[in-house]
Amino acid sequence: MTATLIDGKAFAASVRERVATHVARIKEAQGVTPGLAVVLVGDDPASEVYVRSKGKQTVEVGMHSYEHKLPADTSEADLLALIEQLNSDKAVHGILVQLPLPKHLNESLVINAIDPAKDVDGFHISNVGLLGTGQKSMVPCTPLGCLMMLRDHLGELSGKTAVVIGRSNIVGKPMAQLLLGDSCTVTIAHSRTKDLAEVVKRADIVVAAVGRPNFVQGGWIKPGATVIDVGINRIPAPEKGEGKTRLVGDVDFEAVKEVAGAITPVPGGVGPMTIACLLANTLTACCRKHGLVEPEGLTA
Ligand SMILES: Nc1nc(=O)c2c([nH]1)NC[C@@H]1CN(c3ccc(C(=O)N[C@@H](CCC(=O)O)C(=O)O)cc3)C=[N+]21
Repeated sequence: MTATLIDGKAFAASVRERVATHVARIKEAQGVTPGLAVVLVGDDPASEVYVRSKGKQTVEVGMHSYEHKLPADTSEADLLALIEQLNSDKAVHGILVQLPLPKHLNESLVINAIDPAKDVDGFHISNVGLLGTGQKSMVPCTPLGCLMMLRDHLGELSGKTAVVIGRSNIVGKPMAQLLLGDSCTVTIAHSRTKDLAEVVKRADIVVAAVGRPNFVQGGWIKPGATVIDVGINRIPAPEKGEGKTRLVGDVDFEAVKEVAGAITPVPGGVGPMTIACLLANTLTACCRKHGLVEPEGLTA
């Protein structure tokens, strides 16, 4: 048996289209244009690629994009001053500070300086608490994208057994909260989990977010399960030529696709959905700010 491919790239395009339609409507009716500010500290080449891609897609859906590139040795005070300025800027509805930050900067201090209403990453402690208690919040983009794909593919998630592999604050923990919110029976597995294969084998839904290339094995998967691969690992690809690399997920795709009912590819799965959800969150933040009706199907 070969699993159905969940096409994150196509799904992300449809999310962006819905965002664009809603943006056009509120521009026309209320004269409001959502704005997203992205802050990048330092010059990590991979981060620059994502930031450029975010900026381009932001403009494509009709929103304003503001990019702030700061040198790697920016002081905490200067970064906090910029966030303060963006917090009070009426044209800015969403603020994203690209992570990881250089080591001399206190990440949680910086994130918690963002106005929670503009925290389109959903990393602010207020949003984490709101999500954990089932209240309206800004939801982290990657887990939100995974949830949208799961709802679209499976319809009802209620009563399903879900195993999230990975306990990070940006993916594993919020993913588990969202699945719980949709009435799944949720297990969070991690590097210290005993009999990981047995635990994963029980799952109707597997979300892999461990950051280890090809980690999840075919033999761990319950036949017919839905597998979401959050991993983005760049590994050497000598078959493509010397010094070349390729992207792989946290799931051994070739083996797992023979057992699973459905699976997301890497690239072209969760990654594009993450950026689409960032745009969706920016629109949602803008609608909440101005008391406008929120787009349907684009929030948790
Ligand atoms: N505050 C913050 N929020 C983030 O959301 C955030 C961040 N910091 N730091 C970096 C990571 C990384 N990230 C990705 C987004 C899209 C793709 C994506 O679209 N990937 C393509 C492949 C792109 C390629 O070929 O390199 C895919 O999976 O198909 C990947 C990675 C968001 N991040």
